[in-house]
Amino acid sequence: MATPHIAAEKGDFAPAVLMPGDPLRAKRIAELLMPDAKQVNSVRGMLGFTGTVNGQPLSVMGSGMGQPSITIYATELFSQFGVERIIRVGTAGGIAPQVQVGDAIVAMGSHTDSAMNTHRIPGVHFSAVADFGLTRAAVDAAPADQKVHVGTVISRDHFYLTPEGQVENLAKYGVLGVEMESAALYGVAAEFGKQALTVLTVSDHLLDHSKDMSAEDRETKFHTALQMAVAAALS
Ligand SMILES: O=P(O)(O)O[C@H]1O[C@H](CO)[C@@H](O)[C@H]1O
Ligand SMILES: O=c1cc[nH]c(=O)[nH]1
Repeated sequence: MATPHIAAEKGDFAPAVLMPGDPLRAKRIAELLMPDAKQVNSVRGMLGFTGTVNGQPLSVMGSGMGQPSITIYATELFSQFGVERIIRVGTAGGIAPQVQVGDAIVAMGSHTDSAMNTHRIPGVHFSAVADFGLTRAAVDAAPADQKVHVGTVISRDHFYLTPEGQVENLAKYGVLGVEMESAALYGVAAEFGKQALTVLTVSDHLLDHSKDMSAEDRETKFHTALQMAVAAALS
């Protein structure tokens, strides 16, 4: 029962899916967590795998970058493949001054400059929020020696274009970081009555680029966020 973007059968996905933006990070996570992982999707290079962690089924698949891309995959997973929860495991740019490169962020809520959720309930400013149970499970699993921030992020459509003063303004409102998918993911989860969460690794800081991660580090240094995401997925 393939969809336009996922060539798999219904039972090929576990009820819980970890979803990094980068399909190569999906492969790396599958190799790290699940020696029994089997590849279940490769359409458009969007690699997906299913295996078990401590005897519990788990899937991991890339979402691609941006809100339209994750909306397509989350919609197909929730509506056609029996998926009940998606936990995004991504990178973010730091915004709040207390957030540092290497820290983790649990995105309880997501502001956005995208129009995607404005189409959901005409005339209403949709609140893009994470599932509370998943949030609690992730926060409870935070390693004691790692800095983990819990709060709001912004999902932007542009990676490079930042209106003047926007970052400072977001920081004033306590926004922890910026990424490009969580608001849309939370919208899709609400649409289908499913659960979603986003756990991020801070890869750079928008107000101080002196400690930004390299492209390789962005693909590999995500262990705190991953540990929390797995705990939420299997909770
Ligand atoms: O590291 P991922 O999960 O891809 O997340 C962040 O990185 C990409 C931009 O480089 C966007 O997808 C953004 O949300
Ligand atoms: O969207 C993103 C992700 C990581 N870092 C950024 O600066 N922006």
